[in-house]
Amino acid sequence: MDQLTLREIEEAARSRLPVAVREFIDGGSDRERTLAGNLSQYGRWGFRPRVLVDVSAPDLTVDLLGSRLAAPIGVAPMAYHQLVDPAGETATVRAAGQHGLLTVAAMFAGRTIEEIAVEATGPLWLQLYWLRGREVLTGLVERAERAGYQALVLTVDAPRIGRRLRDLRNGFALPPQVRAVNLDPELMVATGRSAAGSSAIAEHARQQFDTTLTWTDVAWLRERTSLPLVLKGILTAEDARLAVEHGAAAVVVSNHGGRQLDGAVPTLTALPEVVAAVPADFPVLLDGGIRSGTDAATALALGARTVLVGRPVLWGLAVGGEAGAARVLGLLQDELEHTLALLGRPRPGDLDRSALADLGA
Ligand SMILES: Cc1cc2nc3c(=O)[nH]c(=O)nc-3n(C[C@H](O)[C@H](O)[C@H](O)COP(=O)(O)O)c2cc1C
Ligand SMILES: CC(C)CC(=O)C(=O)O
Repeated sequence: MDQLTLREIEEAARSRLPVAVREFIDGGSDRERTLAGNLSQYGRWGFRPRVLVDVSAPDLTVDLLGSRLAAPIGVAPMAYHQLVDPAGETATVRAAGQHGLLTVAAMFAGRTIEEIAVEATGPLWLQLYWLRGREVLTGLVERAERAGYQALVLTVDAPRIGRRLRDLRNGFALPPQVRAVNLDPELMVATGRSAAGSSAIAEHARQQFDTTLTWTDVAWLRERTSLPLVLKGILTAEDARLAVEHGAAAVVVSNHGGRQLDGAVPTLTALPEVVAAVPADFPVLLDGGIRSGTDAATALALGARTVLVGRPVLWGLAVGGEAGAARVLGLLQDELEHTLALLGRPRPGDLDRSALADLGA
């Protein structure tokens, strides 16, 4: 692979994927304002480099919920990696492991939780949606504990699926070879039914997602697992405080890659208020729009402990399978290391708001 940036890998992926799959991956909801905002907000910040600092040995390692990451970068949970590569999630987790980076496997993976865990050489967390019927959730939690996952990530921004117009226009449904194998097939039937003008994914969520969830349920889940519980989809100081109060071990500042509430604030905009609302040692992660090491450095300087990357990993997987996903993650890691060296802040812990100048909107 000779691509030098994630942008080039995105271009290469474009021609390899059927239109409906590409649009499912790349799309956002409604007018895609949040999707665009996630990307553009990085441009609001300039760097304030410090000079004559010894940068001969930058060290990107970070500790997160009991695991050591080679760099503060991870793979965001994404459903159905087999849409772009037959090996699917096992290829992705191996790619992240090559670089010592975190993988958050999705509940709607096409490979079993156990198959993914066997291939993991880096830290591994499991993302969950709360389906109707608590036994589905508790069953997955027990399996995750047995398989050696190190944390659970409950996605809280999707009581229903955003209006993703591209999927509606394409009548998006899963092809027969792609299924969420960790769940009873009966619960997943709707994901394979295409119908003009509707999205099978959205219809499935309408049937199966529990929309009654509240903070009480978070506390209930927390009591039933020994694993740290991370809440993904927090965008406000109010909810960050509630997350701490209800026993979350970390939060992910996320708007689901602009796929849920359109018009929701860009994640980089929400990050400072969330960081300010939680105790200093409480980990705040961020995802959304990270497309380079400079983006990652900006988010870290605004208080993110680790950033998660979504779509670019699928682009890499589409272009070159495990090697392609590894290329994406390796590029990001190298770019981040390079950025920290030239910034005169050779460790993630050296980054704070003083590394940034606000260039205005
Ligand atoms: C194709 C696709 C599938 C996704 N599936 C899930 C999922 O199953 N669970 C979840 O919590 N988030 C899911 N997300 C959201 C990502 O975890 C993440 O929040 C988002 O992609 C980050 O933005 P980025 O793609 O700009 O990096 C998905 C995103 C994409 C693009
Ligand atoms: C199958 C979907 C619910 C996965 C998802 O979260 C997404 O597409 O954003």
